[in-house]
Amino acid sequence: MDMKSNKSSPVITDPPPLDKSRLGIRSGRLPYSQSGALFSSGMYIPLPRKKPGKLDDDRTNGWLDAMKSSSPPRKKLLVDLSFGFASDDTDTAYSSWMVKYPSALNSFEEISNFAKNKKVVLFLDYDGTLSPIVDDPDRAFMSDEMRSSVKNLVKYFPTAIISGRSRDKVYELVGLAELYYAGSHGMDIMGPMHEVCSNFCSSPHKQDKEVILFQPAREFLPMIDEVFKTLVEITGDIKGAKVESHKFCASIHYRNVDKNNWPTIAQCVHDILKNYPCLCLTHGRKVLEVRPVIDWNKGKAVEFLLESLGLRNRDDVLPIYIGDDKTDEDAFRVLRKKNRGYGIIVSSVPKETDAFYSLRDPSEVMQFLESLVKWKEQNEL
Ligand SMILES: O=P(O)(O)OC[C@H]1O[C@H](O[C@H]2O[C@H](CO)[C@@H](O)[C@H](O)[C@H]2O)[C@H](O)[C@@H](O)[C@@H]1O
Repeated sequence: MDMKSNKSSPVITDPPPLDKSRLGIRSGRLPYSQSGALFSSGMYIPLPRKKPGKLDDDRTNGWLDAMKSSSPPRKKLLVDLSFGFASDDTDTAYSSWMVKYPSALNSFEEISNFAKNKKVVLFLDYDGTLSPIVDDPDRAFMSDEMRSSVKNLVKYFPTAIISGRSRDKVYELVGLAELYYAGSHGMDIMGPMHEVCSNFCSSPHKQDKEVILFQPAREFLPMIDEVFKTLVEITGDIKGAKVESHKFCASIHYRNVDKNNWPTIAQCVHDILKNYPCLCLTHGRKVLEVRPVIDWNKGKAVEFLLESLGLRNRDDVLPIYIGDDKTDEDAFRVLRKKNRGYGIIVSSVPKETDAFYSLRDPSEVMQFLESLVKWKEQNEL
């Protein structure tokens, strides 16, 4: 494993090795090298069991800043994004922002014209995209209407759900066997359970009933599990804090934690992570996420899936990725590079993004998916 130290954390450029036989993966299916030195279990470091103290360095303060900015007040957003005015008029600011990131609904004709004679592939984030953001992560259900829209979509377009949640959890929430699922921010990829439908005709794997699986962070499982258990223990006394295990990563939610206790959360996570140089922290919507520092993210998962479907780097393929969170930006960047496809950000407030288009909320996402199906049905006649 090639580890490069940067200022804040080491970066591992090769994913750890994978036991392909145990996963039932044929090597021909794997576009990325999975070679690399074995991740040593001897790297596990004893954990601090002490209760968190005072914020003790710049890094923790940096996290705290990121936590505070994970949902800035609307007024602050307007000023920060420098639209030339600091206004309370969120509609005006949103309209200005939409000049740069037009509504994918209003631009549907433009999108469908570009998609003509191309194979459209859909990548969908889950939380905040297919389901509305709610206080309790265990109750982030998608509506039956959304589920049936996604089910219709899959009849015509190869579709993958790419989520920060564990693959099992997101599969349970979505409940559709005919999709690809990439859980743990793309670190756990699974293909449709049954024979692929006719949309996958161009794939050399047509008729293949084998489930594609890719788990580049498999060697980190015991470490993540250990850290998850410690996080549960150490945050147990912080009212509102919730720790979730996502198999290859762990989340610490602070949405329901009093703001005065946010520094304690940051300190807890810092105390633990400083002993694990192979793990790093990313930020989501009122959530801190601990994950292996392998060079893998939602963007890489998109590339992997396109390659697996035989659809990567093809002029006749149009990938569309819809997501709402910072972790989705990796995928937006992959698509923006060389104009490979369209990223669509789901946001009702202006945000810095590498997406091309925008949608306000999950209900607009549903309308967009339905428009794609309608367009396809009309073009099939
Ligand atoms: O990649 P995603 O599918 O968007 O998953 C990202 C995180 O989503 C969940 O948390 C977010 O949604 C919750 C339910 O609406 C909300 O309570 C929380 O504040 C949000 O951060 C999930 O619970 C996280 O573990 C995922 O990492």
